[in-house]
Amino acid sequence: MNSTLIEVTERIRERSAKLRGDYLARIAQLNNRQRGFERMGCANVAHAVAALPSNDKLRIVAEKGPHLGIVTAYNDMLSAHQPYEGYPAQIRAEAHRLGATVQVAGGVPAMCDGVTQGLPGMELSLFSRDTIAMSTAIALTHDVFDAALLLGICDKIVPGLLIGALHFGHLPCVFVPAGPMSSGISNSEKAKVRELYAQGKVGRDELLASESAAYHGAGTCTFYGTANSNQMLLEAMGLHVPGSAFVHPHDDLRGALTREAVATALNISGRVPGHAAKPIGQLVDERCIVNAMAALLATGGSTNHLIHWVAVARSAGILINWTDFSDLSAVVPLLARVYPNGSADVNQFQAAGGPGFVIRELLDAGLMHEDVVSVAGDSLRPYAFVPRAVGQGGEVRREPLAAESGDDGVVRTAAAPFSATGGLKLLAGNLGRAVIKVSAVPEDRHTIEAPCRVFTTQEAMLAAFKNGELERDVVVVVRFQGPHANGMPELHKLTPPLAVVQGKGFKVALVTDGRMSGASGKVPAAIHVSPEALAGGPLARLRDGDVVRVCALTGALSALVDDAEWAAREVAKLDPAEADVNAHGLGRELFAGMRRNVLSAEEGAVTWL
Ligand SMILES: O=C(O)C(=O)C[C@H](O)[C@H](O)COP(=O)(O)O
Ligand code: SF4
Repeated sequence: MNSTLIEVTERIRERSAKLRGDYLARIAQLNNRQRGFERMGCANVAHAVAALPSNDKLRIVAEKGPHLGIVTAYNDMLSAHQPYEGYPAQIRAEAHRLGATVQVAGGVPAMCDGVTQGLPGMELSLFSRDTIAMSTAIALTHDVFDAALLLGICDKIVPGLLIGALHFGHLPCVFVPAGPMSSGISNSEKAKVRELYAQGKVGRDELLASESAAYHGAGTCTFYGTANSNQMLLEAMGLHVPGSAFVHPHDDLRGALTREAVATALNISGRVPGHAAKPIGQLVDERCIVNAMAALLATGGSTNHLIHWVAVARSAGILINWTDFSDLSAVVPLLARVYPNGSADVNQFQAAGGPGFVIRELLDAGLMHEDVVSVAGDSLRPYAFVPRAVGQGGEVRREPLAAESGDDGVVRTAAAPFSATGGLKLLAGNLGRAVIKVSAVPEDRHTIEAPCRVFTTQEAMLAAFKNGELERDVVVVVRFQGPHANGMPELHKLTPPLAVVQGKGFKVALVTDGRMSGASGKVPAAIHVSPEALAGGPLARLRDGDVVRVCALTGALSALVDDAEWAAREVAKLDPAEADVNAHGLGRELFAGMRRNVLSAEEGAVTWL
């Protein structure tokens, strides 16, 4: 095992000992209770089963058979979640075939970040994560289930479902994915048309045609953003049935994988003789979290996980921070190049070896813990296999992965990686702590030092670009975008104009207390700057023209201003009219409490503590 992996795991274990111990004690207490239907009053039971067909009632009340709950994030707005519409019926049929019963415990909301990107709705996106966690709790608090099936894929939905489920850590859970969209035009072609549009060289019709050729059907978008990073991490945590992440929604294998998820949920429910219960709160331990971190780094995954997985770990009584990510990044090699970290999409990643190839390489290199509990067994090794076909009996037939990559330009071995490190760097200096992902940034842009232009809104920055004010070496600062200010939106719409400035040969970087999308990447961006400007963070001391240094090599994030002058500066404030814009309209009023209570990005932007 790699010594840094061991050291980081141990320091996480030590730091979390008290919190994790209390968490596990609560799980044990909940596990010592009678089953839900036996424990509740008759009225509670009657209400719970009232609408079930009589043979289900018989199985539950008389035969005391195993009972599964579904928490579903189905809606028609996310192309990735649209396939879930028919899942409850599929799951119910398989559960009946296996002698069990199922109920949809509840639905959770799901926002498509692609629909809200650059619009006011994006200011609810981060908070939708904890709203989903609370909705998961509302579903599971019916408390009659022996295990749960969690249907969610996209950006804030998997973290929200996982945070919610971990607050029912006594319950065995299996995530059930639905798979990616087939490939449309390449992400690079899509990005090129966006840059042409940003320069006024193509019109809206051409841009719409290009976007529609990229996003053209059901399934997850094919870039390696937050949604597909979620899928990779769930495989690495052993919370999917092995290899289920990137099989298409309408592939025969998809139905077999969903049926296998039902059987797996029953097997880990503790209600099948010879199969021990696997409560999610025990399965997700320090090693499981470190395995997820390693998988994120090895694949150049979404920077959003530097926020979400801190909150996920916290939900299991485990404390992780950006230094843990940064230290692991120094030893975990980059094994995959999937857009924005390369030109391939997630379908090409799957064809080249996919999550199983990356997991096999990290296990063999001692960069993942193998002896962990997973829903598929007491090891992560089953996740180094890939589903290939459906057998005669409808079962999933898996094969071991080839030793060599199916495409050396997309996924590589640990012996010959794309780079020796994971491309994620912690930055610190007189502007605060931040993170930068350089796996998608050209080598000659890893250090940027230039005069800054300071904005408080995306719109102001886009207007300055349109007026030609950014045609120079420039560090673009967009502040007052933190969780307290306006819900820490993704500023992904700034990528095309900044890429145009970079493409003209200028040295450009973005510095913000906001977030970027997992699909962002080619422009160096110091993001999640903490403490945020609205909380009096140092970004609020910056003025137009200050020289700012962003260096992914040394980890520096600094304003090159005389110390005495810097200390004496007034902290800029949002004027009330500006602050008011983010507080009202399109439901933002309902999230004022979350804006007030939210913790910093490095603390996972947790809103429930
Ligand atoms: O994966 C993530 O982190 C995302 O949030 C992706 C966002 O949904 C983008 O908005 C969708 O990509 P674009 O079509 O480039 O806007
Ligand atoms: S990957 Fe992002 S843009 Fe695509 S459906 Fe999911 S949330 Fe929407």
